[in-house]
Amino acid sequence: MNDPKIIIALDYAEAAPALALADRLQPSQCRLKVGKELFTATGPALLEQLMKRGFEIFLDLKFHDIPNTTAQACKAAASLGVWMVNVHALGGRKMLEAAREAVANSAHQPKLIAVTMLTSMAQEDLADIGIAATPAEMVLRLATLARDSGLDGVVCSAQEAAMLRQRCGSEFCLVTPGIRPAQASLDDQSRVMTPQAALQAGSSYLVIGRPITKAADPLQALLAINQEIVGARFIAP
Ligand SMILES: O=C(O)c1cc(=O)[nH]c(=O)n1[C@@H]1O[C@H](COP(=O)(O)O)[C@@H](O)[C@H]1O
Repeated sequence: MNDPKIIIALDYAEAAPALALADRLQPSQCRLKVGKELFTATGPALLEQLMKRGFEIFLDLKFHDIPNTTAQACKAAASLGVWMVNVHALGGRKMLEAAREAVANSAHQPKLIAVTMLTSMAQEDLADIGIAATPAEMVLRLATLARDSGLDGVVCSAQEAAMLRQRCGSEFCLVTPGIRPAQASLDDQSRVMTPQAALQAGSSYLVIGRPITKAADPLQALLAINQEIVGARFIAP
């Protein structure tokens, strides 16, 4: 089966623009991400409409709570039939293991991944919350915890992908937001990389929102990025 590398972040306030964009796209070109804003506004009904069109969905709700609450939320998310769900690795080992068990016991089992350190954050943001580690140290620590807790992979910046690909193995799923084509606006992202460089660094999937959704022609923007990454593969450092 074709395995599109781009996951478009449908960061919209309502269903209509999300469905209008989906209607211009093919499931062979990309997967779609529904996050907090759109899911809070529309609920599971929109997921059904997107899945009916053949798209695989990353439900990005970044659960972070006590183990039981997180596990029940993951169970509920799995029952929606989505392709991928996520939690925050900062919730700790017990929470990660509870989430993993909840997904493993579900009839439908989405990929379960953990957010390490948000791509909007830089060294000084870690200092603000009392963490003395560098972003690379922090991401490696949380990714190792996620892997040891049995998760399928992590969300990280592509700047950490090469390190994690070497330390966590070829099967570990590295989902990288903070992707910006050369010359594109960074918006609120901090740790960024271009699409091709991200795949060469070892990313499994690229999460891309505004560079596509805010483009004058989102379909053309997606096609241009897909063209740029044809044949791009991990290049071991
Ligand atoms: O979990 C995520 O998807 C995520 C994690 C992270 O560390 N950084 C990050 O930007 N994201 C999401 O990825 C998308 C990036 O969107 P753009 O910055 O518009 O490309 C947004 O929907 C974010 O919520």
